[in-house]
Amino acid sequence: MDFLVLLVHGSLLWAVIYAILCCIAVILFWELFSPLHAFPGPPAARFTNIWRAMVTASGHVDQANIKWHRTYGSAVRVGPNTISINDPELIRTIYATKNPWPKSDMYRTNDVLINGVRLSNLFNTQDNHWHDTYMNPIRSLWTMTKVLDMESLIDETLNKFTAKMDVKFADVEHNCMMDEWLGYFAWDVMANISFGKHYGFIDEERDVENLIADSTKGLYYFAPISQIPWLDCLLDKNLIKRIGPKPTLTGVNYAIDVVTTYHQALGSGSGRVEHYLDKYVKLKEAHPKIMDDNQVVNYLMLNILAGGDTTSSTMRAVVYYLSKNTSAYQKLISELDAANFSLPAKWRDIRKLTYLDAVVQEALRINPGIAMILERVVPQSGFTLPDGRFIPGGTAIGINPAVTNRNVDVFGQDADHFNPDRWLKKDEENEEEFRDRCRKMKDVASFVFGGGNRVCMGRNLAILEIYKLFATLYSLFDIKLVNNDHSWKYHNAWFVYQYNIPMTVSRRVKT
Ligand code: HEM
Repeated sequence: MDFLVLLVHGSLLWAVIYAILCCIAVILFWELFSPLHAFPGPPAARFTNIWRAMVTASGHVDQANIKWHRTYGSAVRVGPNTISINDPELIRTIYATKNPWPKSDMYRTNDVLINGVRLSNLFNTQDNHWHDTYMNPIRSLWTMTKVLDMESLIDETLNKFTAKMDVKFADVEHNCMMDEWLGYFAWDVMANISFGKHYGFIDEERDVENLIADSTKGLYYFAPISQIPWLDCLLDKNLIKRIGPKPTLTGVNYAIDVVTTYHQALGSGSGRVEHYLDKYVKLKEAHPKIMDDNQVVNYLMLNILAGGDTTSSTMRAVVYYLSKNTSAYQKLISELDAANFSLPAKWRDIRKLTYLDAVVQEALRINPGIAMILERVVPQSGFTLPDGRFIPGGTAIGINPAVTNRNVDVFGQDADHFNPDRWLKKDEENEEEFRDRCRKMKDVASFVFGGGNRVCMGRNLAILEIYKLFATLYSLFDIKLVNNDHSWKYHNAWFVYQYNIPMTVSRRVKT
């Protein structure tokens, strides 16, 4: 009997060992003849995406990505079928406006499953034709001129925010967790311009209905799982029992509620300026074939989920780095005081402020709000890199803005440091040299908003909001880290979330 058990167990063991050896042999064979074999990269990445997913789950894949490029050069194999690029010249090719390369499967993880039906959106769709059909009606609503129609709505939120800073922190000298408050501000701005009502984060001083927390959970899931997209079919998109957070569901449900309430109230009818929901609903007349309430929800959901965390990430970088850089802080304050504008700051008064611009550009550069590889798929004909290496069609390829933004050829040897002065003319430069250097930096740094046909829809709004916030805030308050040696924590989950930024807020006396 014992002998029989041994025999069965023994053969089972051998079968398992045999199966594992076969798998290893297939993987080795596959790798040896892979057309990407010659591309250098971290050894584990040649064989599996699991490794990259684990690095991503750690929350610092941007740092790893920068290190890989400094070790392995401008084209790094970061997965069996994935190449990361650090060549600013290729931004316009990989992220083209005409004949754009499609987004890779990583974006499918961001689909939402409603009643068993998988729904894509304008941000994540891989179908560029579908994207253009639905983006075309709303593209013109997001130019700076159109976004400026919303300025008074941003001012409403800004007034709420500065009033809270006053009574809750400046008056009573309580420390302010600026990471949370900037999140409340950015999300409430998005709500007010999107449907004319605040979520209530600033008023209630908390994450009402857990909208921010749920959205964050979704991104914490999306970032690592998107590196192994098929895994999402077993987890979130599994039709039997869904496992894990429901990536964009809270946002979609919120948008559905907002549109339903809007119709019940027969439009806003408030006599205030039109918000985006008003504008989207009106599109139904001009585009009856493609516009219905589901599409309005789809559009609105983008505002809800894409606008808050990205913008607040940049805002946190501004307050954090400025507090650590006294000289930059002083230059900004002096510029704001000299400009002597009314508050809340109006775009027309602040848009030409050189140092404010330098600070915002630098915060976006050193801390891109999205800091993972924006993956695309190489067209079937393949692609030859400028150095002659060939990448076959079907390969996932992309650039992480966190990598190109630290490119020393473009930004200089101090590329890892926050230095707004790099955006100013140096004494030894003539005008033409300065213009050239600046254009080069801007071409690369503007990739924080993506590029080509899939460039960020809300970039003008983000810039407007950030400029107005800091021109107003630093005119009114001194804002400093409680302890200047303190370091924030951050977690890069596609959006970069920074935590633990305790600051003091005190009223300023103009110099
Ligand atoms: C500083 C703030 C922001 C940053 C850094 C940022 C960054 C980006 C990036 C990098 C992309 C391209 C993603 C890709 O190619 O996969 C993108 C796309 C997008 N962003 Fe933003 N974004 C910001 C603010 C906003 C705001 C305020 C909105 C609100 C409307 C928004 C809405 C979108 C949408 C809808 C897309 C998809 C566009 C498309 O595929 O056509 N973003 N953003």
